[in-house]
Amino acid sequence: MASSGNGNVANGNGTARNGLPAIHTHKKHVNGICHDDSGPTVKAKTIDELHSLQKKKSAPTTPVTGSQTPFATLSEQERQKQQLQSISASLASLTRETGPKVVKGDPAKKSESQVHHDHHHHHHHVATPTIAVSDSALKFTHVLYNLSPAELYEQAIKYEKGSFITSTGALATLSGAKTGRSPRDKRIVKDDVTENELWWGKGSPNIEMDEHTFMVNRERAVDYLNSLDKVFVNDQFLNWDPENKIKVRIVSARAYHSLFMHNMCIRPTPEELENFGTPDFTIYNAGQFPCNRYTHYMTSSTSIDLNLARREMVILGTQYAGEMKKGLFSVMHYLMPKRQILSLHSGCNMGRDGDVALFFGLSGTGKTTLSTDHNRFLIGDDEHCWSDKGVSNIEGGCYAKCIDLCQEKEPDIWNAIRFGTVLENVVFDEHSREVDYSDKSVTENTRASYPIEYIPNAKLPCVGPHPKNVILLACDAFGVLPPVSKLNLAQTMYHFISGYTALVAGTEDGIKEPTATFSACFGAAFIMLHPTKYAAMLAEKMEKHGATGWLVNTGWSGGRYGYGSRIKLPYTRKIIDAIHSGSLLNAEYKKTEIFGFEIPTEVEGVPSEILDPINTWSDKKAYNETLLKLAGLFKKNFETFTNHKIGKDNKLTEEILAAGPVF
Ligand SMILES: Nc1ncnc2c1ncn2[C@@H]1O[C@H](COP(=O)(O)OP(=O)(O)OP(=O)(O)O)[C@@H](O)[C@H]1O
Ligand SMILES: O=C([O-])CC(=O)C(=O)O
Ligand SMILES: [Ca+2]
Ligand SMILES: [Mn+2]
Repeated sequence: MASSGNGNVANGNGTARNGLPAIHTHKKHVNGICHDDSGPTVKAKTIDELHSLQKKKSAPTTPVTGSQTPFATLSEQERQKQQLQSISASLASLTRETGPKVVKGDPAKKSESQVHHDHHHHHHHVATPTIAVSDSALKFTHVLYNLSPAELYEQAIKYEKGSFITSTGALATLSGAKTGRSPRDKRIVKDDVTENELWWGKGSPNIEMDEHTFMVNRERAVDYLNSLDKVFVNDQFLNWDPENKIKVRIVSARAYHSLFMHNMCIRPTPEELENFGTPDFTIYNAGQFPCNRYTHYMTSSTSIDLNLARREMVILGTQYAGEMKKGLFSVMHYLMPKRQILSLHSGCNMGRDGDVALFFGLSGTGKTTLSTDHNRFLIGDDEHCWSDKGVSNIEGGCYAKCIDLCQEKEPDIWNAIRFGTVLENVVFDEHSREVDYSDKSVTENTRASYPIEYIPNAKLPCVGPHPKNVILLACDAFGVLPPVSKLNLAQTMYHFISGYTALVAGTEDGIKEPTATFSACFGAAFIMLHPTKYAAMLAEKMEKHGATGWLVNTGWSGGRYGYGSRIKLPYTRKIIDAIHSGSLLNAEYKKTEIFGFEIPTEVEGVPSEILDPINTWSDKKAYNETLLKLAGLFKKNFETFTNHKIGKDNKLTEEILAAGPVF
């Protein structure tokens, strides 16, 4: 322990430094020297030595001894060198000959990172090999490689304005000017292959760019990253299915981004990291740096560019971390269907009996809220694969909306917001650091990103058997969709392809018209192939495994937005419980007009009168008009799909077309 320095600094001859006589205490005197023996002293002679004692060197991840021969394993030094070579290759400019000089470690810690320059060895320091060849700069790019959450907290707090520790230990951050994704700035390289494979044109999220422009932006991002003192590099995995795991590398400039991806991707074990090798896909996140609007195709300062042939993604002009997560999801929407695996924008959980449910829905409809269920095992909240073996989560974490988050209604998400969790754009008390989840001052899209194991009943590894229930979520601000409907296969496909929800844009300045959103496969922003490709796969899998489809309205009841109110979360949970338990499957049903939904007459724990929405509207005429209006919007939206065949069997296509609203 350091001395508190209040007057007992003796110089050995009984006189304090300032010349005044030393104050004599009752302590023992040996040879006239006053010893402060109130506790054991440290085993260090200098402050620097003391500091060097504080941090224990992490053990090398491969035991040097063991059954393997010394020739089979690389030396620690050789392994580090290869890792740096791989990172240097990632960061290499493609217009110059060699990669930049990279060195591992924090540039702030000069004594550690530059140890390779001097020839004497510090006793507990493993000399860091460097890559000698470089023409890009004389400086080093310091690489902060797979840092731990604690290290990333320190980096964020020290160097990134707007980073704070909240009262529960989460890292509060700001994502800058962008607090949501920028779908209109997402571009895909159109080449000979993708031209034929991908979905282009009307309704498609894939805005084209050419290879050359991609390279211009890539170079811009790489040069920006190399101009920095340090970059963060994460090597991680996607997909819990061991046979279809994808290795991803994320190069970023902010600790916030590195911690976000640490949480969202699958974290490698030390052994897996050691054998990582070269990544299958690399993200260059230069979000603080804008794209150049003189560059061809650029329509704003933001560009998110995907090159499937190069297996690379470049981010310029947005720091919103969700771009990385959803960019990789797009990649999975391309890679997985090639392997006959269906990628899904859905949450997923499993009951004690192994019954799996998928929760589809657009942003804000309840995937995270409803898949996080205290009575069930969470497989994942947002991105999944459905293969011949069953379901697997693509990610290693969850990304929950936190606007109006309430401990009582969503206890598991509330409790997950602790040390290690990234809290984006929330407002907190400047002294207590208590978060006010109702505050929308920065944005309505406040988010928490946490590792999936922060949810107590997460299913690890995040895989499960074939789904029994497929629940389509819609937040219907028109208030005309029933709280729950049982769907036949054709209806499930119709609503999956439609991908409907209706949210209200601004809740602040008075009542606004709800606007219908149709997003194919409940995630048009992320799909790569034509929607009918995914729909055909879903139909085939649901049929084969006997899954039942449901449509659940998590939106308005008792009138449209401004008149009625959002269906209470406890009621929606009761409905979901009844689906899981199987009790709803055998309930009594009646068929609705127009949409032809099968709606139950009773659900345990839910007032029966709300099950048919007409009962909750006082103005029946207004109800019928609104219902017809919505049905018309569905019809109009579906026109673009009428000419597409689904699957080998044309019969299903006709059935699907007939499964929409009839009026
Ligand atoms: N009846 C209800 N059912 C579900 N969610 C509700 C209900 N009423 C209110 N909510 C709120 O709606 C929001 C649902 O958001 P959630 O995070 O689950 O969206 P998501 O589908 O996961 O979207 P994203 O893909 O953007 O992550 C939560 O804030 C939740 O508290
Ligand atoms: O990607 C995001 O920003 C959040 C999300 O899950 C979605 O919009 O579906
Ligand atoms: Ca979510
Ligand atoms: Mn999502």
